[in-house]
Amino acid sequence: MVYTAEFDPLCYPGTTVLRNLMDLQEQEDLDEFEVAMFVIRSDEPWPEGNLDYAHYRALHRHLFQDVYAWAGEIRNIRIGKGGNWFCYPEYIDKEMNRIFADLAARDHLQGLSPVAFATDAAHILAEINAVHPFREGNGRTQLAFMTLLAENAALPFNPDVLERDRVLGAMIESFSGHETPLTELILDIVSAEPK
Ligand SMILES: Nc1ncnc2c1ncn2[C@@H]1O[C@H](COP(=O)(O)OP(=O)(O)OP(=O)(O)O)[C@@H](O)[C@H]1O
Repeated sequence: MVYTAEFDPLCYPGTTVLRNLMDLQEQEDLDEFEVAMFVIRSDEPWPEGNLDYAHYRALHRHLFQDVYAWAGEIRNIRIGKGGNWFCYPEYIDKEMNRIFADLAARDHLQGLSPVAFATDAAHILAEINAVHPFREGNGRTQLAFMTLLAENAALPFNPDVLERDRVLGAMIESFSGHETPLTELILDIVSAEPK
């Protein structure tokens, strides 16, 4: 996705194409490579962890290790999308530590009904999205982490529900504090059969 960052040293000069390990300088080529490597890495065993901030970064590192030298590292530039600015980089660690402390305090959402899980998971996901810790790959890391949370809570994960416009719409709504569409989306995901 193209960001509204004005000048980004992580990009090739004069472009919005992120420098990458393959040195692909056309966005189309980079997109293709990124998707291909993401699919391959997704199929491998994911890093072990405690569903904490370190685990979250390790997940991003694993999924994007072939594409970006900074995979797993937080960004140091201000970014936004569609007029929404995400957390300023100097506060990312503090915010992520707060969110993951909250998740741990909720016992990582174990032992909840699907509705309660969906409500809490939507809130956590909305907060992580508002922080947007990485320069790229946030959406895919969010969803990967959601599968781990569902698995840990012994709930099913139905990826058929993940229709792009619906996910995007729910995430954008959540940015303004309206978490109901995201809650409903997650409820559909963790319901054994689509509603
Ligand atoms: N205007 C917006 N306000 C808030 N969140 C947004 C907005 N536009 C997109 N998002 C969210 O940002 C995330 C995408 O971030 P990013 O581009 O870093 O991830 P990605 O994995 O590279 O892309 P994608 O999720 O599109 O494959 C998604 O969760 C998306 O829903």
